[in-house]
Amino acid sequence: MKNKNKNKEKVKPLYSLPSNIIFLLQKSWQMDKTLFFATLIRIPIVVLLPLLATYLSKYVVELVSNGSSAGTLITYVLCISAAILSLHLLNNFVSTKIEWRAYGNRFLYLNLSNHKIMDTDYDNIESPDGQTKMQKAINTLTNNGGGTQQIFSQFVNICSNSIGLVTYSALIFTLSPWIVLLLCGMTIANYYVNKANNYWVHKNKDHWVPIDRKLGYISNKAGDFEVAKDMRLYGMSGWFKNVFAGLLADRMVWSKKTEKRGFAIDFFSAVMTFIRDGAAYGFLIYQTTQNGITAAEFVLYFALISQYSNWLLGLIESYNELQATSLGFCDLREFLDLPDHFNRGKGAELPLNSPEIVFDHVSFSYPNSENTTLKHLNFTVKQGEKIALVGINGAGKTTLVKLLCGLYRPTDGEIRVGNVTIAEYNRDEYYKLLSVVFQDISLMPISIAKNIALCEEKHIDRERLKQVLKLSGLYEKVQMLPEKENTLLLKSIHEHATDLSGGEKQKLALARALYKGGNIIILDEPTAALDPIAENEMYLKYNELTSGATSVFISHRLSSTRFCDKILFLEHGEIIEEGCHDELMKLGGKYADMFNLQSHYYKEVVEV
Ligand SMILES: Nc1ncnc2c1ncn2[C@@H]1O[C@H](COP(=O)(O)OP(=O)(O)OP(=O)(O)O)[C@@H](O)[C@H]1O
Repeated sequence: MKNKNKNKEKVKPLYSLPSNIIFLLQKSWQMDKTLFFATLIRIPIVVLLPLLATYLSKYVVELVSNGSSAGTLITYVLCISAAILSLHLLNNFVSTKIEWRAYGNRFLYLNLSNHKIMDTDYDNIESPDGQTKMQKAINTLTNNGGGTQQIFSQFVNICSNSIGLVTYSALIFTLSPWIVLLLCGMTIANYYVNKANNYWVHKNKDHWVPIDRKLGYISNKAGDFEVAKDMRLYGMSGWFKNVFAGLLADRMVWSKKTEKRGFAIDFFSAVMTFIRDGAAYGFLIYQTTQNGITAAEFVLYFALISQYSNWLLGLIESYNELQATSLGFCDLREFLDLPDHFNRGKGAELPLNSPEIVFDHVSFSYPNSENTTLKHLNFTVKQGEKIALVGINGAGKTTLVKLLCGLYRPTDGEIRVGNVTIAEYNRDEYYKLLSVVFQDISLMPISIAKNIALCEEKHIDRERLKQVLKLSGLYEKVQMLPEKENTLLLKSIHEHATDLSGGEKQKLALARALYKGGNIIILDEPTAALDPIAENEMYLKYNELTSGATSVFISHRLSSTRFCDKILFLEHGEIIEEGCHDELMKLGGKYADMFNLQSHYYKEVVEV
């Protein structure tokens, strides 16, 4: 019983229709004043146009019935026709302006949302929930008929229909208040049916948006050049096809449900219109025969009643459309308003030199996860110290680094860098402290130099670039390219570009981190794709690479940990061993076991 009630519970939108309209008007006032004024100007034009035409017919009949001269008739018709024509031209001009400006307006919102996607706290968009919110916001923006574009004409429609309805109600009221009541009563029934459907769509959107997201993922991956090799060699295409077909079938179930509801509602609306118009016209005919209203009045009321239906239906339709758009807008605003927790305002002073890092009873669980990934971590990395993080897959090494980078906040405890909790730094300033190489490297379709310096061509420090290319071991390769460091990357985008191998990409990522010159260097398996010679060179140069910075080095190759001052051995999110290589070997614990296991094969080769 309880569950039944729960299912019936309406998912109330976070923002009301008036709040969304105010938001829209404020934004369009800030972003495009022409669009704002054009929208307002069009409202009276849309009301005046049919009203003028109605009165033109009425007066023509009246003048003819009164036996007015042809001259008077022609002058009268010409004047009103000229006014109608001018209004038509103005209406076309303004509506075209609104159409194009609203199209541009959509891109302004797209820009806002892209900015949010790129800037918001990492944990806001990494979780499936965050991804769904982001997808819903993007849906509102990418659909041509979608909210940010259509809402201007819908706003004109709802205002003009409301004004038209009030004006026409007042005019018809003079004939009979009952007709007005009848027309209104039928309309209210129609309105509630449509409203229920809009809410049904909003409430159930969460069923199909994740399916759409997965369909999008499968389509993107199917055409992704990076997946093309595995796709062929491991026969993954069958799996892709099956998953796609399954998802599509699930999606079609919801599409069919939506379509059926739409059809039922259209049918109901048509029946209502038929009954309402029939009754109204019957009444008008009765008035003509029994109460003797004049021909001019008949023409006037006939036109008013037939247009009254348009205003009324227009009002319902524009209200429902506006409400549906407003619900889409809720998705966009919900995403834009996602709270960011990292400090964006004035932050603590950044340390000038390599800082000390303290993890003080830090625990962490990923959002919506029941597992504690990091448990009560307590350690200090002194100024300029080099530590290595070691442990089996899934021990929590990358998660620890993500916390240090401020991509996630600890669930418990605090992380201090240079004696200040990292949350107290301004986020963007804090990022300046960090030079990080993650396992997944993102290259852009720009030159190698720009990929490393990540700034405008003219601001690149060429000497520094050369230095980091040499340190990262990429210099010789770059020298062999036709345009050296100015060679473009990504063949899939530029015809004359070059592609780098896995190891070369890793070197480029290292060069990027070194060029940035942060006082904290974090390298997450930076040698995983390097050949033994390149790896050895990197170990030899490690001191030079980190040049006094406090550094964190993650690697599964335990030989690399020898040149670190301290090793933290993680297991299931806990530090179970801590010390330098010799100390841990002497301890004879898990680190020593793992080291001996790895060196076993090398020893065997030497012994043979
Ligand atoms: N976004 C996430 N949401 C939920 N759990 C996650 C997420 N990312 C990682 N995990 C889980 O956290 C645990 C630690 O992952 P982490 O990537 O930190 O391990 P790791 O020690 O770096 O592993 P590896 O050596 O394989 O790189 C794993 O069990 C993983 O499944």
